[in-house]
Amino acid sequence: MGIAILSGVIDSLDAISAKVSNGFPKWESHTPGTLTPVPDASVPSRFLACVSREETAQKLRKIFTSLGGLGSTVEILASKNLQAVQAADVVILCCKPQVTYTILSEPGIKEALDGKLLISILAGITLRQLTDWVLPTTRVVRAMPNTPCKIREGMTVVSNLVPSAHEEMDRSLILKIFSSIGRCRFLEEKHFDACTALSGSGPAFACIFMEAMADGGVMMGLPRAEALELAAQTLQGAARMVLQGGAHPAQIKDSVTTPGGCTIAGLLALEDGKVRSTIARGIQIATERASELGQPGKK
Ligand SMILES: NC(=O)C1=CN([C@@H]2O[C@H](COP(=O)(O)OP(=O)(O)OC[C@H]3O[C@@H](n4cnc5c(N)ncnc54)[C@H](OP(=O)(O)O)[C@@H]3O)[C@@H](O)[C@H]2O)C=CC1
Ligand SMILES: O=C(O)[C@@H]1CCC=N1
Repeated sequence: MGIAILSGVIDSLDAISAKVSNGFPKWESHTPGTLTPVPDASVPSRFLACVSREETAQKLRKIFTSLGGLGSTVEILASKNLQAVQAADVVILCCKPQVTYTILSEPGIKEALDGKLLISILAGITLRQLTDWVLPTTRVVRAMPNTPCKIREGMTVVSNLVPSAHEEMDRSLILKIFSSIGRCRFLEEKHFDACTALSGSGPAFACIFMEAMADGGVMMGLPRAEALELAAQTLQGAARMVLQGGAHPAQIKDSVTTPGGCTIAGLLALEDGKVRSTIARGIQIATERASELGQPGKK
């Protein structure tokens, strides 16, 4: 998920940089034969990504180098969390919920986070837990993004900010990061487990539906690649009619459904299979599981 966020942010910054310089990114040479982007004070210019294993670090170096632009400037550090947190202004925590405490209790980390903004994308770990593990001067927020952030089509929910002298600056920074990689909205923390299930896990649920639609097409003789293209573009089109066109899903469904036609025949077969309650219960169960993640006594 860290890769999705960082590559989306980098893609967005590279796009801005290209626009600012009339179609060509601005580059400068520090050492002979090497070009690096000209720094712009209004946007983040240095990125440090931490992992635990050198093997993962090598994989990430390949990924970010292949992105080009700012991607080639990302520094990947293995087992050097303290060094990275000390150098950072903003820290995005993207580890598994179960290792959060281990990381935050590494010697020096608390002090290194002093006065900084800590954004946690971890499912299940509450603000109460996080604030207990850092100094009172660290500003902690929760964010729940999803994998489409990678292509800047993400949905991120951020917990409401606590009133403070930094509130407006933090809000603007958070919006800058997460709006650059999709939609971003603030909500009360009590909704986080549901958001984790609906939009965090949602790409997996949507893809099950997409795959099943394509399978149906294949069953009826369509070639696999075309069936998948039809299913994906149809879901994207319907989603855009809701998000951009302001239509209600029921309105879209009704407008497709010709009396006595094939759509109603298909809809009734889906309803016989309890499609709606099955999908809604999936979100319910995922929400319940999200609330257990990172909690004492739960795996
Ligand atoms: N996947 C998703 O769609 C979403 C995930 N999330 C949340 O994001 C978090 C990460 O999930 P996901 O990306 O799937 O998990 P991954 O296992 O893919 O990534 C976890 C990363 O944490 C690193 N890590 C583990 N231990 C340490 C450590 N001690 N110090 C530094 N880095 C460490 C790992 O590095 P290494 O491999 O070297 O150990 C790895 O790069 C979870 O908390 C999840 O709840 C939130 C929204 C959506
Ligand atoms: O499955 C998980 O636990 C994470 C959280 C949301 C999406 N993936």
